[in-house]
Order: sequence, then C-alpha cells, then structure tokens
Amino acid sequence: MILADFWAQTLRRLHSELSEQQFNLAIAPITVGEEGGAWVIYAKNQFAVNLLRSQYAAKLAAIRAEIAPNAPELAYKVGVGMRYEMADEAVSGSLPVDKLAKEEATHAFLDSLKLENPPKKQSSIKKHAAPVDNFPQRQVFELLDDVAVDKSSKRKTSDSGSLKTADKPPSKRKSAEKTSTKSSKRSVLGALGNLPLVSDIDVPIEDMFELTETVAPPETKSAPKRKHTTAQDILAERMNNLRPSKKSEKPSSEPSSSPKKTNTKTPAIEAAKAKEGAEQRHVLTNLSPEYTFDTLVEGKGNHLAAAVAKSIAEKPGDSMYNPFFVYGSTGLGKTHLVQAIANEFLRLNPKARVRYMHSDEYLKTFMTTVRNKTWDSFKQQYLHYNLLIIDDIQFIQGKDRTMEEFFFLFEHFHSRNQQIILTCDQLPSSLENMEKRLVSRFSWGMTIKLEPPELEMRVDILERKAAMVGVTLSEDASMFIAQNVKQNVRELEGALNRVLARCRFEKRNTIDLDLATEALQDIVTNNHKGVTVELIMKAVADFYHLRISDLLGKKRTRNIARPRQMAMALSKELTNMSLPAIGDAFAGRDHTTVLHAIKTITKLRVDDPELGLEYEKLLSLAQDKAG
Ligand SMILES: Nc1ncnc2c1ncn2[C@@H]1O[C@H](COP(=O)(O)OP(=O)(O)OP(=O)(O)O)[C@@H](O)[C@H]1O
Repeated sequence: MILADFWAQTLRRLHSELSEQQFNLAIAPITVGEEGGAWVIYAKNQFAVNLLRSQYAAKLAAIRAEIAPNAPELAYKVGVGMRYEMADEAVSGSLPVDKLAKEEATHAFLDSLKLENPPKKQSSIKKHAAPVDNFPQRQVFELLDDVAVDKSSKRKTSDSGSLKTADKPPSKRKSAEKTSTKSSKRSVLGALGNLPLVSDIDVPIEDMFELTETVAPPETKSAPKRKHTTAQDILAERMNNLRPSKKSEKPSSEPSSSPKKTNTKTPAIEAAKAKEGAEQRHVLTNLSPEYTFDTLVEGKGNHLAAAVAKSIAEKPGDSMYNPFFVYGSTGLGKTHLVQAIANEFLRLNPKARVRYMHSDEYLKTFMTTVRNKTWDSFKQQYLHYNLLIIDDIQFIQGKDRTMEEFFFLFEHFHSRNQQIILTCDQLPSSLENMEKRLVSRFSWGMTIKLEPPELEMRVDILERKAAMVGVTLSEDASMFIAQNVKQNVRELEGALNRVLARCRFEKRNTIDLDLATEALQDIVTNNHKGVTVELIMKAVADFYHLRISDLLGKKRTRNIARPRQMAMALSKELTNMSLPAIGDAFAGRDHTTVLHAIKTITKLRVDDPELGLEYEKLLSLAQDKAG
C-alpha cells in the first residue's frame, strides 16, 4: 500500500471513530510525507506533534498494523507534507454519507457564493459544515462540476448579482462562465478550510485530481507559450543563443524579470505564502530552491549542458534527452544543474510531481524495504513522478539487487516518457561494476560531461557569489582567487568563503587583493610549490621501482598497494585537491578509498618509523620534482 492510500483510509477511519471536534482539531491539519523510506506524520508545531504522539500514536499504529502491515513505522515531525483527501469508500463503522445532504450542502455553498454579503453566508456555511465535512472533498468538486455545468444551475447563477454571465456578449460568455466556475470552486475550497495545500496553485481545480502517468502540463498563467514542437527545436534555439553569462546579469544586483519574482500585492502575505510553498515543495521534492538557472553561471565548461537542461525543463520526457546523464568530477555543478531543471519545470508546471534524491537515499530506502519486506510501497513511491533525479548513480554499482530494482524503475520511466535524470562521476561505459543492461540504457538519451570552469567563468562565479552577499570583489582580487583555485566550483566557493569571513571579521564590504592574498596564503603557498598529483606519482613510482601504471592499476599486492596509498596521502598533503578529485586522478577511485589510504598512512607513520622516514623523503622528492 502506498502512503497516499494509507492516509486516505486512515482519515476515513479516524473520522468515523473520533468526535467531530477531535478530528477537526488534531487530525484534519495533519500532512504526511516520506523521508528515506519512513512514513512521516507532519504537524505544524511541536505542541501538535506532542499531542499526536501522546493521544493518537497508538491508534495510528494500530490502524497501520491492520491496513498496511508491511508499511514502515510512522514517525512524527514538525513540518509540512502532502495533504490527502479522505478515502471515498465508507469503511465499516464510518459515518454513512447521505447524498441528499451532500447536494443540499453543496447548493448551500454555491448559494453562499452568490450573495454579496459573505459574512451572512458564512453562517449558512457553518450550518452545513458537518454534513459537508462528512464526505470527501473530491465528491464536493464532482457535485460542483455537475451543478456548475448543469443548465438549471447556470440559470441560477445568472440570477445572482455577482455571476451574471448572461449579460456578457456571447464571445466572452464562455470564458466568463469558465472563470466563474473556477472562482466558485476556489471560494468553496476556501470556505471548506481543510484543503489540499495545492489549492494555492493557480490551476483549475479539476486538474488537481488528475492522475495521469505522463506529463500533461496545464497552460498555466506563468507558462510561456510553446512555439517549439520538439525538444530538438528548443535546443537548436538555445544553441543559437549561447553566450557566456554577463556580469551585468548578477542576480543580486538587478531585479529579475522572471515571473516568479513579480510581487505586486500584499508583500507580507505573498512572502508568507511563498515561504510555506517553498517549505512544502522542499519536503515533497527534496529540491534546494537556490539551485536554479538564474544562479547557475554559464561558461565553456557547462554551456551545452545548460542548454540541454533548459530544453528538458520545458519539455521533459523527450526520448532524445531521456535519460539525461550528466557526469564530471566533483564540485563542477552537476547537482546544481539537474536541480535547476526540476525547479524550472515545477515553476512552469506547479502541480508536476518531481523528486530529487541522492543515490544514498535510494539505497537506504531499498535496504529498509528489504528489511521490512515493503516491496509494494517501495515500487509505488517512485513510479508516479513526472521527473525523477538520482544523483551520484555510481554508488549503486556492485549492489546487485539495488541495480535490479533500479532497472525496473528505469524501464518504467523510460517507457512512459517520464523524465529520468542521472548524475555520475564518470562516463556510463566506465562504470565497471554496473549491470551491463543499465550501462547501455544510461546512454540511450543525452550524455554530457561538465568540464572544470575556465578562468573567465571562475571570475564570473566569484563576482556573482560575492554580490549575492552584498560584498564587492575588486577585479584583481577575483582574478587572484580564480587563478589560484582551479579545480572546481566547490573549492572556488570554499576559497571565497574564507575571504568573505576575513572581510566580515575586518568589518569591510570590499575585498581587495591584499585581503584575498592574506586570507588564502596557505592555498597560494601550496600552489606555488607547483606539486601535482602526476609529479607525486612519478616520485613514488621511481622511489619504489614501480611504473605509474602500477599505481593506477587494480593490483592489491602489498608492494603496490602501499606505495599507492603513500601517493594518495602525499597528494592530500601537497596539493589542495579534494578527496574525490584525488580519487579521480587515481583512475577514478572512490573518495572513501582515498580517505582510507590517508588514515592508514597517518597511522603507519607513527607505528612504523621506517615508513615514516620514507614518507618524509617522498615529501621532499615530490617537491624537488616540481622544482
Ligand atoms: N556553474 C555554476 N554556477 C554557480 N554555482 C555553481 C556552478 N557550478 C557549481 N556551483 C556551485 O558549486 C557547489 C558545488 O556544486 P554541485 O554540488 O552541484 O557539484 P557536483 O558536481 O554535484 O559535486 P559532487 O559530484 O561532489 O556531488 C554548489 O554550491 C553549486 O551551487
């Protein structure tokens, strides 16, 4: 059983067992979600969480054991998740739903919308609140649909003061009717109070309940008119428009023309709504709101990838880009890029179902599934997304059952034109321990490598990021940092953060060359040594009478494995490379292997004086080689 069904049935059950007041107070406001395979009950604050734990946890656990025995235990948290409707079917013991009462209540609501004096009508709403609350909201909408399109209701509507569609010219009547139906439904939603949070989204209410398997984006107000027919068209246009991003496009210094930032009315309410929306979106999608195309700096290293990414955000699921496989070494912006796709897709299609997850999360969920034998729930939870991102897919390598499950997931997505996006630290064909059928499928769509940022792009990134926190970076300072930190954007950010920290400490708002040089002294010293991982390998190979290919190879005999570990430890000490970058340099080894090597050598240098001496010699030999 999937969470949505479980919660819908649980609501129905609790509704029948609790008093109206208990239900409305404690249960109705609950939202639910899934985190790492666990089912989570979210309440708005700690008080509500405590109340649920003390008063209702036992009851909920009993319901779970009865109707979803294989589901994970329920967890309780402060937060916002998904709000589901009560199940349609009346289970035994639940309150019978009287159709007449429903219709009466529905008409009462509709009538209430027609009156010019809403407060009066609220008393009418109250009067009918109980029967209306007693049946699922979806049924209310279905009834509303009937009423709204029914001719007699149209007559009723046209009689009212506020919805006089009959007075309008025929050309406008249809849209006016549509609008009035839509706004009537909105008002009913508002009157009902206990709403799905998606009601804030500006889409027709009937669309909210659409359960299509593939993406069928509604024409929302914010969605640009589609003039392209295929993803290739979109890409072609983007490629025509390729150009390095300009400094003048700094996101913090200029107001954006992006529609999502337009904010004309009641800023406080809009901001609160946006915040709640962002929180909810994060719970549901796991996306970081700051990873957008606006904040992604483009340069030679990622131009093509960014162009493809934007095409996918506009038209996901196109076979040309499905899957979208982005690879490259650490810190080059893979996660940022793929999340930007999802954030943009959601902006254009607010009710789309999107999920980002690191492969760690996928693995953990899978292990929980194996432990609890909750296969159905595991399968179901992924299949309904329009767009799914799995970051660092290389981590499922060598895990046979996980790869097998992932194969079915992939097939499901691909065959239904649901977009799947994968990131990896290497080309699919280099994934030695990945199932062959997966490796071949990874290359079915578009595979793109992210390259390290070139100097101009590094300068651009630094200036934009400094501007975002309101600090000015002088030209020579940004050039200095960019020339000394070349590996990847994460390290560039790290260096900038150090400079910013010093800047704040000195209570300044401008970073000049002196300040940057002081803050990054150690990095610069290391760089000036000119020691590279290749020189270290050469020094180690010469010292132990080996070939560099031995250090890069797979043999694990002591006479090769130990020098390899020495070379890795020396690389960490003599360069400013990160663990994954060192792993990359050693024929794509994992960063955990590098970490293990460093720990082993650090311990041996203490325990084994001879090895300690060798290490010291190698330190100076490597530096000598650098001259
Ligand atoms: N082109 C870019 N423009 C702006 N910021 C960037 C860019 N590329 C990377 N970054 C920033 O650098 C940091 C690291 O990026 P990210 O996590 O996306 O890298 P990654 O390739 O996924 O790394 P890993 O493989 O280690 O997970 C993030 O803070 C990200 O916002």
